[in-house]
Amino acid sequence: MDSSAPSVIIIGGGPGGYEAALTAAAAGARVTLVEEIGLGGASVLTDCVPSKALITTAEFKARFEFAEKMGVEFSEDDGDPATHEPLLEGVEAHIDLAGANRRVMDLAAAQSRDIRAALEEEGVRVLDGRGRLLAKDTVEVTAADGSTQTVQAQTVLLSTGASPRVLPSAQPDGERILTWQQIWGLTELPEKMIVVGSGVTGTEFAHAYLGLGCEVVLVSSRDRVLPGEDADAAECLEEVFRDRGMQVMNGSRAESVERRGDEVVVTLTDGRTVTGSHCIMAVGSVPNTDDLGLEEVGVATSDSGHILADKVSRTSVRGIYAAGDCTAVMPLASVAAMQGRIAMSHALGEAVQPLRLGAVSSNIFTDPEVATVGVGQKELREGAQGINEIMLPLAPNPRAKMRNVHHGFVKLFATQGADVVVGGVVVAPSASELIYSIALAVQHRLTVDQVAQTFTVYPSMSGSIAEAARRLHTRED
Ligand SMILES: Cc1cc2nc3c(=O)[nH]c(=O)nc-3n(C[C@H](O)[C@H](O)[C@H](O)COP(=O)(O)OP(=O)(O)OC[C@H]3O[C@@H](n4cnc5c(N)ncnc54)[C@H](O)[C@@H]3O)c2cc1C
Ligand SMILES: NC(=O)c1ccc[n+]([C@@H]2O[C@H](COP(=O)([O-])OP(=O)(O)OC[C@H]3O[C@@H](n4cnc5c(N)ncnc54)[C@H](O)[C@@H]3O)[C@@H](O)[C@H]2O)c1
Repeated sequence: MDSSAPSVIIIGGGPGGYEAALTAAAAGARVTLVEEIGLGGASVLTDCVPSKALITTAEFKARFEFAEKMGVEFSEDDGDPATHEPLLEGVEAHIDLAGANRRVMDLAAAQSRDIRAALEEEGVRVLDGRGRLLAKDTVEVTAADGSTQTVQAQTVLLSTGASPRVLPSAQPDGERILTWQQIWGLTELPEKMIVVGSGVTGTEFAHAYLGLGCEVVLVSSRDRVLPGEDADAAECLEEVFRDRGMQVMNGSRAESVERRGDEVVVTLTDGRTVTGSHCIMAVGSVPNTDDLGLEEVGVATSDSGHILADKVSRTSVRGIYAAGDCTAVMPLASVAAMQGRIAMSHALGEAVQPLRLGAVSSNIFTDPEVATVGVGQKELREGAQGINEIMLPLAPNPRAKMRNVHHGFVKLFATQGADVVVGGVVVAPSASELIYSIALAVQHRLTVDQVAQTFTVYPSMSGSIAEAARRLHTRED
């Protein structure tokens, strides 16, 4: 490695950190990455990847239970179709949670190994340990055995992520009162899971455990689930949850959670109590910015402890950048990765496009999924003017009928006059895939006509996106 090449040190090996490391190494920099728990970060090891893998198991189970209604029978093949005895009539599938969690953790570990291999192939030096700023260009790394070393670099990237918020009156015990990072060791399916918090995290885990076969109570402090999301999408999901037997308790703030033998008792602020066998606390996150040396070096943070970073990921200290959940920008793996790449391009003098949050797409992995991109109800509520909106239910879509989809819709937002697509919501199975066509339209400022005139497959769910665009064009308002 050329010793005159620019040097970079990155603290934190989640999507923000490892994507930055790959970008910087590809640009010819000498890169050191310091990571404490494992490459891939919380995203790969405990949060994003494991939660989606567990949800996939729950959804797989649902398919077996639904098979009969779709006309599928399972039988022993004795060669004579007339005498086949259905084996699984009225079947109920059961979950081996130990096996499911093992698969999830194996998958996460494999992805972490892949990331290490990719980094090493690019020549990134990985140091296992905890990093702390000693000066604007110096990081002290403490290994698990307590030994320390210092590393100097011209550029520093902080990408230390965030951790589950813990309420003082609801201390996780790791057995029955759990943060979402502690559930992966469960070996038996909880009888009754109480999920506290109905943001995206709580909603996804409530969906997952309901699908796995638990009784689920979702304790939501707000007047509906997913308070930050499209209200129609949240209402649709809440209806589906209730239809499937979930108890959704809106307007219910947890005051405390305590363990009583084999039970957990959640006491609400109005005095009511909810009893279950287990409880997941999903009441938000706090940035991992304590004890990073920020104050000593002068890196500015918000009152919540998030590092203040601009659209090219610069902090208040020249040469120090920040990316991901430790900043106050959208807490998504995709955004963390983009912030990390932008930081490195900026630091190394490459062409750089500032972060554009208007075209970020995201998805809530429930059934149906809820995917959004760009301008939405929130922006309209906050006073965005001159936007037309259309909502098209999916039920009449022929592909939806075949797939037995009764819930869900497509929503498009476009500017009045110019008819440029600026946002969309899809509530449907595989909405995470369907949203990409709307994201392309938003990113490249396509008009509703351009979307409407693009061929879609017949029959397909994406036909509803083109149809929504067609109808949005012909609206008078
Ligand atoms: C349950 C859940 C599900 C999610 N699902 C999705 C999803 O489906 N899609 C999506 O886009 N986003 C999802 N997110 C959000 C996503 O996980 C985060 O936005 C993403 O992890 C942020 O990446 P990051 O690199 O900032 O931090 P992290 O992934 O948290 O990585 C930070 C790393 O830094 C390390 N670290 C911290 N301090 C130090 C230190 N001093 N020295 C060395 N190492 C340190 C940590 O050990 C950690 O490994 C989900 C979040 C949760 C909680
Ligand atoms: N699929 C995904 O992409 C995905 C999944 C999970 C998280 N995330 C990211 O993480 C972000 C944060 O989501 P989150 O759900 O972890 O946190 P959040 O802060 O958005 O939600 C926490 C919820 O808990 C509620 N709450 C707080 N205290 C409570 C109490 N005592 N009793 C009952 N409810 C209480 C809050 O009102 C809030 O609605 C999301 O906005 C998203 O960007 C993404």
